Amino acid sequence: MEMKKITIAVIGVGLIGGSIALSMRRDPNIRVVGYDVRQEPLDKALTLGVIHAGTTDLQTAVREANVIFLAAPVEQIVATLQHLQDMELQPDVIVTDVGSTKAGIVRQAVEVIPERVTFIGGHPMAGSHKSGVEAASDRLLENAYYVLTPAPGTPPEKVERLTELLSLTRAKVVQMDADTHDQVVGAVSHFPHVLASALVNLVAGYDEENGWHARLAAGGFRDITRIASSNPRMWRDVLLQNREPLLKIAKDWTKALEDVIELVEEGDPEGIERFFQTARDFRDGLPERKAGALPPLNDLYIDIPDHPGEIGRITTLLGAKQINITNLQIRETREDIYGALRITFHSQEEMEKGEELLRFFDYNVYRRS
Ligand SMILES: NC(=O)c1ccc[n+]([C@@H]2O[C@H](COP(=O)([O-])OP(=O)(O)OC[C@H]3O[C@@H](n4cnc5c(N)ncnc54)[C@H](O)[C@@H]3O)[C@@H](O)[C@H]2O)c1
Ligand SMILES: O=C(O)C(=O)C[C@]1(C(=O)O)C=C[C@@H](O)C=C1
Repeated sequence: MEMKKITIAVIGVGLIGGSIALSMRRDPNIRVVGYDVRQEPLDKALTLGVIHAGTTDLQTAVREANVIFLAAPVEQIVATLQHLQDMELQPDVIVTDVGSTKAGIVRQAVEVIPERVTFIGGHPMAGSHKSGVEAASDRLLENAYYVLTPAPGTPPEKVERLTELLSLTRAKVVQMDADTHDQVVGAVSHFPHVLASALVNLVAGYDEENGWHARLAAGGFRDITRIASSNPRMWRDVLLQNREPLLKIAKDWTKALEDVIELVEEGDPEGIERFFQTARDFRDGLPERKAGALPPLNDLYIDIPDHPGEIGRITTLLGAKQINITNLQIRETREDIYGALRITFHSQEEMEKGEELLRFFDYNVYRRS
């Protein structure tokens, strides 16, 4: 990275925006400004040390930015591109996004983004069923593929600059065209989310008739349906943005299911075993993503009013209940009257007790999971 100070704007400070922000903060020459339509994620992000400054005014967030990451749900990324066309921006700004779909976003960017602005579509292939900035981590994208979809006319030096910046996420940057991305990711990510939710809804219906379904749902059901706990609003937008590839995959899926049904109807043991064997061979051959092992965090982040005695009050409360702490740190990134206190507890159990106690005394307490 060059030594020059740069400003990054993150538009949508949730799971992915927060994780990008945390990765960018690895470089002390980078200042991260967060924008969100809601104040709450900005407050949390400041408390958690995810951003240096936060605003609910888009123009304020983007004015100084050298790179803008659009990290809202995909329909909102499309809408934001529209707003950006009327905004005051840095002359060499790069606008990129992290949306799970690409063709519609890239098309919108070509239509509305002024020529002086470079737009490069992006999608990190890592995430979680959790949402919100509390779940953000500077290691979320580590070793994951990060797809960039530059349009044919995009200046290569800008793609290079963004790629260099993204090295802070420790993801592996690759390039492909937006349509190929939507086809492939439709099959390996979007459609599996549809299937997981459809299966859960099916079983939920059975469970109304017979409550043993939920109780007996063990490893298999839980493994295949974890992603049904994902953010419904995000996935609504993904399906609306990637309709054509998904409808084609759904047709292929219907055919694949019919083939299995036929094997079962015919009572064909070899065919059924071959079906499972073929799937197992491909599944077992998937390249492993060696995600960094995340040590358990016993940290709580607390908003504290900036007046003397506040830290003493908190440590007295914890001490009175024999809750052991191993570290205290004041984070000085906040730009308003509140400070952010990070407390590291001796154990997970003590952290949970501390959390309950401080909430009881009306403190705003957050965890970074
Ligand atoms: N969750 C994943 O696993 C994953 C992985 C890769 C990419 N993505 C993509 O990342 C984007 C964000 O997903 P997430 O999981 O971080 O969601 P999230 O719900 O954790 O965060 C989204 C944030 O965007 C904010 N927001 C909503 N509308 C906005 C607007 N118009 N302008 C600015 N902010 C707005 C919300 O208030 C929220 O804080 C989506 O486009 C999603 O497709 C998600
Ligand atoms: O791990 C999960 O929970 C995810 O759903 C992550 C996942 C995926 O399907 O793999 C979800 C959406 C993305 O855009 C990229 C990654």
